[in-house]
Amino acid sequence: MSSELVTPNVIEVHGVSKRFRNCQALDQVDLLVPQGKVLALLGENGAGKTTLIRILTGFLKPDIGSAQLLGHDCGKDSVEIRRQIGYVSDSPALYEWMTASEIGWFTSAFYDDAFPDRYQQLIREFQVPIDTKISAMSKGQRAKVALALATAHDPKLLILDEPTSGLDPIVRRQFLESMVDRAAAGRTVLLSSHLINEVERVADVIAILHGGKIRLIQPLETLKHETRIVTATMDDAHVESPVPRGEIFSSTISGRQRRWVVGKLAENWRDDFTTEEGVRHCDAAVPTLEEIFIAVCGQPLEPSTEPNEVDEEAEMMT
Ligand SMILES: Nc1ncnc2c1ncn2[C@@H]1O[C@H](COP(=O)(O)OP(=O)(O)OP(=O)(O)O)[C@@H](O)[C@H]1O
Repeated sequence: MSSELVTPNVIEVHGVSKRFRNCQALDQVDLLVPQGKVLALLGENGAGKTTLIRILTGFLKPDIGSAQLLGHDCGKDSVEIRRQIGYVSDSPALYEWMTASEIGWFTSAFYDDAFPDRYQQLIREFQVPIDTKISAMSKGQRAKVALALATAHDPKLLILDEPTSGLDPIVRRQFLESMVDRAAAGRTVLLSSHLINEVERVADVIAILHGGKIRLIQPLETLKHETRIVTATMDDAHVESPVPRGEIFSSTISGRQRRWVVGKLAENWRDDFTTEEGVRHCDAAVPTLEEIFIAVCGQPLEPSTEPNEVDEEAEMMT
């Protein structure tokens, strides 16, 4: 019998769907994230990232499916979950009339004894003026206070919705690198971001949401190892070409040129091209994460004919 311990997943999402009137924001989403990983959740505007995060943090109920964080049901145990995790929303609400120092003192009442020292340390590192009222702070300074509040209790899971927007490049880098340290210390991070190049430096696992569906979820290393941009030049624009074996993320034809972004590309893919008449040249190159993202998100969606209406019932839960 194996003596290996099975680490439970910190995030477990099974078949979650959420509809807002005429908009299917999430469609049968499954997501399993083990402990000690940085998961980057990528997706274009309106892909469903915030909706998923709001379900995980208990602010929204899914129509169907189940979601658990740290073994707790996201709907039923949301108070316990919020105590155990750190969460920064895309527009954090802070008490405007308090100073950075006062808001830290106020929040420390909910957490362990180590919170105040860690908070003060983070505020110093971020160079936030401790006695300035939140209302008088810049956007970046407010973002730093929100981050310090979310991380000072050293949560097992940190959920960040666009955490670095508003931060200057130096703090952004410092902050993202601290995510790697957190993961190395066994903490888990879910990072939703549009800044793909930055995410690429810190993520262990990439999940791409597109039109409410998870289109891709893979360890970044595997993704880079197995995904290639395959190009082929044909003798003639009208000649049919073979298609590389693997998971086709995108396919482009321009005159005699063919281009595919292919996941899990078969090792011997060239065999199909070299034996085919009419193929003048073929090659494969390593794509950037941004190129993979654009290829995956370039897939057509089912058309939506009506504009979105705000679902007031869902809004009231927040
Ligand atoms: N309360 C709501 N009422 C109606 N529609 C909503 C509501 N919340 C979200 N939606 C719709 O659900 C879809 C997903 O929105 P969501 O905010 O989850 O996207 P996102 O990936 O976070 O986008 P962004 O990157 O722009 O923040 C969008 O089409 C949005 O218009």
